[in-house]
Amino acid sequence: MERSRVLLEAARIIREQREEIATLETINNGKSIFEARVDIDISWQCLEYYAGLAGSLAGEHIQLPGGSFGYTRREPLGVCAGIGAWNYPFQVACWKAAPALACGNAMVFKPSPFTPLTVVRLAEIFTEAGVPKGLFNVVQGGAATGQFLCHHPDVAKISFTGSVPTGIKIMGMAAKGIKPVTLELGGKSPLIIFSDCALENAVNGALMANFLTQGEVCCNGTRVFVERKILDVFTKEVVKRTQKIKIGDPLLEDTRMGALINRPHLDRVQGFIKQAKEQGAEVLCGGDLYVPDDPKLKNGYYMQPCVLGNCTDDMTCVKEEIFGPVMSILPFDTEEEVVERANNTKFGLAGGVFTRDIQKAHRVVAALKAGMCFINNYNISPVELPFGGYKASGFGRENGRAAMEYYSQLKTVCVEMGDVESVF
Ligand SMILES: NC(=O)c1ccc[n+]([C@@H]2O[C@H](COP(=O)([O-])OP(=O)(O)OC[C@H]3O[C@@H](n4cnc5c(N)ncnc54)[C@H](O)[C@@H]3O)[C@@H](O)[C@H]2O)c1
Ligand SMILES: O=CCc1c[nH]cn1
Repeated sequence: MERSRVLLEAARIIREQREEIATLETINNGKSIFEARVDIDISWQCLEYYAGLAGSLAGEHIQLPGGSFGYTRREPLGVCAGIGAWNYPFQVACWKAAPALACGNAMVFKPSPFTPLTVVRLAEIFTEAGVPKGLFNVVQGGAATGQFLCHHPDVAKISFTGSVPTGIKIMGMAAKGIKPVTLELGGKSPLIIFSDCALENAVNGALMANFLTQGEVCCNGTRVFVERKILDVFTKEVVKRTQKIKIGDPLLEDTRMGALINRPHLDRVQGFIKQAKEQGAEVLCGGDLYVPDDPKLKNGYYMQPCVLGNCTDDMTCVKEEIFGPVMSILPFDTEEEVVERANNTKFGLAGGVFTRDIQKAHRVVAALKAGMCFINNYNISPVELPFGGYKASGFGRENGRAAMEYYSQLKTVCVEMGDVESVF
């Protein structure tokens, strides 16, 4: 309950400073202030949620023959290292810190060197809220700092959010120290639009699945499978809406798409579009750099959100995570076919389905090999729901009750009430 009170106080401070933290996050990452506010809201909700769970940590009593019994204790792991990606800097830190602290651990958090700012603010807030000195710590740096944390003998657990190649290295380092890991990695998730969907919702869902945070979202539904009967009408509407997305200064109220994280990443995203064209995809809209009118912003890393048509499953843009505002549209004819194609990927982070047929919706999500599935919506993040991947998208879960399992360990105590019977 003491931990709970501190987390609630931290959540209150975040709520109170929402505007300031959101502005800092926009400067940190380049996402629109509109979205940064949502990120901050999800962050304080996460702290409140784990504040609620902190007092519920409990083991169980197990009766044994002859009056003997056993019980289990759920204990903290110790010092947990959190290593974060740059797309949701404050939120990723909260998703890791809240369950870690609720379970009684300490955390050393390393943000991405591209977004060093807001997690420092989080550390200040924790201190102000009453988190004891040294319990939540921030270290800045890149790969070398991350490696140091992973190898450090006092680090008991590593929770990593980032790319698959780095995740493989993290798992290797953790293996050397026999440390548990949570890996929240990349994806290439399918979004399946059946012809019996509510079209406007499906179009909204496809935009939400692709263009939040400049498309730099791990669980994005970038492979948009559309039943052929509605391909033209759906595509036309998606293109029309995509062209209307307001790009530019992320601190302006009406901006909905800000700047990508850095020049090399922008070049990489553009490279995927160039390659898609070479492989036969058709750019239905966007894909070019965007130069805002404001001369201060003319060297910013802006691009027009892109919709690709005429895509096939073997194209690089359909197989690889682009992590930018690029949607690939793929027609399909039958449920059986689309499920097989949707699952034909090394990733398994998320998936979505739009249909009015409730049986079909549940049948399809049950068949999807993905950790986070949406029916008739996409990319909403209620903190009550566990989040994490299948296959190369990682393992372990953040959010929900499930995360408590990943920040605690179970001790079993066996209690003898009779005499010891020796076999010797
Ligand atoms: N599943 C999720 O919840 C989730 C959420 C956000 C982002 N992501 C994924 O993150 C990727 C984009 O983020 P990124 O470019 O920051 O990823 P990244 O793997 O390059 O870096 C992530 C973090 O790991 C650190 N790092 C890099 N090399 C390291 C090493 N050898 N040892 C230890 N730490 C190291 C970085 O400094 C950074 O803090 C995408 O693939 C995206 O899908 C996943
Ligand atoms: O980027 C992937 C989803 C997410 C949102 N916040 C943390 N992870």
